[in-house]
Amino acid sequence: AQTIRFATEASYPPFEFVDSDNKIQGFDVDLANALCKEIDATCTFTNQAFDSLIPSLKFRRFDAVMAGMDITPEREKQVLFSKPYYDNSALFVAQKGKVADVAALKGKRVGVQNGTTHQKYLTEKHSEITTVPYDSYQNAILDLKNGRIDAVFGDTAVVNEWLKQNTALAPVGEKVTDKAYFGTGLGIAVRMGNSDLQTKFNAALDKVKADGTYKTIYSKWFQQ
Ligand SMILES: NC(=[NH2+])NCCC[C@H](N)C(=O)O
Repeated sequence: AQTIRFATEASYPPFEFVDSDNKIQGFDVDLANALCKEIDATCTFTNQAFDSLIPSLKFRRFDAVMAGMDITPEREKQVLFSKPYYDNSALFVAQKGKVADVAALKGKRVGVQNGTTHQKYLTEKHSEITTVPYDSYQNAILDLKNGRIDAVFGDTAVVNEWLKQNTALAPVGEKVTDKAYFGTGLGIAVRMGNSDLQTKFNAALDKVKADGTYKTIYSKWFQQ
């Protein structure tokens, strides 16, 4: 059977995280494994920095990237994406009672992960906010709890996970869904020209959506 080498950045639960046995887990991993079963492939997962995922894919160190990655026009110039497998939006989170709304973030420091759509959106659309780049969202949340930054901006499902783990945090404002920045959903990236693998992923996605597998995996990782 074919081997498909996936790369991800595993500090992003519930999409991907490293569990206490040092295994990469999460919605993306479960879905990837279901797709690989359909394709009859063996799949491996490697954890590395988010902003190095697309360069490594182009460099042929991996075959696919699945990392809660938004399908954006800018990335589509560099890689091929599967059809969307998850509808996405973004949300600010701060210490409870500290930030009333997004307007109140003017002049404040907001943490984002390097290379993300959140970073691009903040720097381009909110120049009144100081964007603080992090290698991982875990470190951004630590700094938020310590008061070194005022808010963090991430994917809604991930923010919801942080809220579950940290009762001292609260969401700020409404969900952000600007398609120009956050694209059309999350996708699996493959190399430009690898339409063979893209087609396989798309067919497998149709299959797991039709037979209920997708729904089972979805309910396991996301609160309804
Ligand atoms: N595994 C991760 N750290 N993913 C971060 C993804 C952030 C955002 N959805 C993007 O596509 O840029």
